[in-house]
Amino acid sequence: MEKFIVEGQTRLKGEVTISGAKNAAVAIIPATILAQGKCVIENIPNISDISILFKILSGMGAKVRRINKSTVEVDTTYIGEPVVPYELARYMRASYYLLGTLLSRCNRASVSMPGGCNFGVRPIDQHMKGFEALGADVSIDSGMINARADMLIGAHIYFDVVSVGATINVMLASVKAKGITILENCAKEPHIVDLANFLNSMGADIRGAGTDVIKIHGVDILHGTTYSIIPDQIEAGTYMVAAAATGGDVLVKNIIPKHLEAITEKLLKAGAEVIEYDDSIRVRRGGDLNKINIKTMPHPGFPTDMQPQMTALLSVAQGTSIVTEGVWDNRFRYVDELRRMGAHIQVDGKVAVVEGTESLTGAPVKATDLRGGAAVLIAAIGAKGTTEIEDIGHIERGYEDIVEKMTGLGARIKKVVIPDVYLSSAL
Ligand SMILES: CC(=O)N[C@H]1[C@@H](OP(=O)(O)OP(=O)(O)OC[C@H]2O[C@@H](n3ccc(=O)[nH]c3=O)[C@H](O)[C@@H]2O)O[C@H](CO)[C@@H](O)[C@@H]1O
Ligand SMILES: C=C(OP(=O)(O)O)C(=O)O
Repeated sequence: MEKFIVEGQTRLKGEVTISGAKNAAVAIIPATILAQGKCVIENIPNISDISILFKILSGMGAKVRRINKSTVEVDTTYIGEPVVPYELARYMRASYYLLGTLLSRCNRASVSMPGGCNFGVRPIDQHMKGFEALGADVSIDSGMINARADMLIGAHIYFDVVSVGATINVMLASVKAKGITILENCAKEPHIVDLANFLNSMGADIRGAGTDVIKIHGVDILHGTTYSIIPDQIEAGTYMVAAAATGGDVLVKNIIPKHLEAITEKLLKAGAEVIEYDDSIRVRRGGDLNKINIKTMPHPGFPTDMQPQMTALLSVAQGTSIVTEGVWDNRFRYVDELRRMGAHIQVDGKVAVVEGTESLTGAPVKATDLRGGAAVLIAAIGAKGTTEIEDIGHIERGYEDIVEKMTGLGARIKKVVIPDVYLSSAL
């Protein structure tokens, strides 16, 4: 096992280049199963969620060939048993996208209940409702989700809640269904648009992605394609917040400023300077940080995946900020770690009251989940003294080369192996 050792009191300065979007890539890679032919996918982030997906695809018979660090060719001409076992699915939430794609390709699929960050219950009833409306029988048995259909037939589906996962999964299942599918009350995140663009580049007929209503004319065949994934909005936001939180000056490159508007607006209110260019954004802060209130919501609202990082920033702002989590029941587990570093935060259900303090101090902490891990890392870079962060596997699930990128901006972070002696004596 490894941990990060972070020497604090650094103001991040310099330039950082953003990788491809995890949450788009985890949908696009399973979608290659729908192609007749090879897909070349560019701008794939080199993170553990992606290597697990490739392991799952290879295990089913696909040929996966890395062309360079961020480009991979996937040939799904042969796919064997459409089964994704617990041993692989449990590491990530997005393994459930294989249900939609395998159901479309093989008329049946069995995928273990997914993993991913623990924010309380992560239901899949809307995915199941969508598959059933397309004509599938869906059941959950011994931890496996099983779906089967003689033929998928287009349908009119109204989602009861705005769900990124259900919008994507049902889009994947319906793209080759017979006739027209209309999805209403859809999620509108940039990665949903990216998946639709990818599928359309394979010959699909999907309109309206990025709005509440998506209309899909089923097609018989999807061909291979070459496609470049959009930049990661959350990775970009994380470096923007890190720059502002540490009183730094960072140019965040290879981004789409439109995707970052909700984050930019909050950083400006908090007292940072944000300058937008065509495909980069500069964030710097000289003066104090001000209190602000945040409520996370589906896109174009403030993203839930930026809530922990922003809370880390607000713990060193002047005054009391209110952070409300509007998507998940329990996304404040990381707060205990910030408290160890001296943050004054009270959590009541889905609301955190953050009373800013002048500075945080280093402490032994852990990454409770992906973005919670990013939050403690941001806090550690600005804090007085040394912070040791354990369970960094959560962070590496979603941030490519985070040590290299942060140290490139001046952070002092070392990744070290935790000696076995500590682990065995703790047992
Ligand atoms: C809308 C939203 O912001 N979604 C976030 C959600 O996506 P993710 O796809 O993981 O989750 P969903 O968008 O599906 O879930 C949003 C909400 O809908 C509920 N739900 C979901 C599916 C379902 O079948 N039934 C149901 O009730 C969930 O409990 C949750 O409260 O977490 C990801 C990881 O943090 C983020 O990248 C996404 O931005
Ligand atoms: C929590 C996240 O991912 P996942 O839904 O894959 O767990 C995230 O991207 O912040």
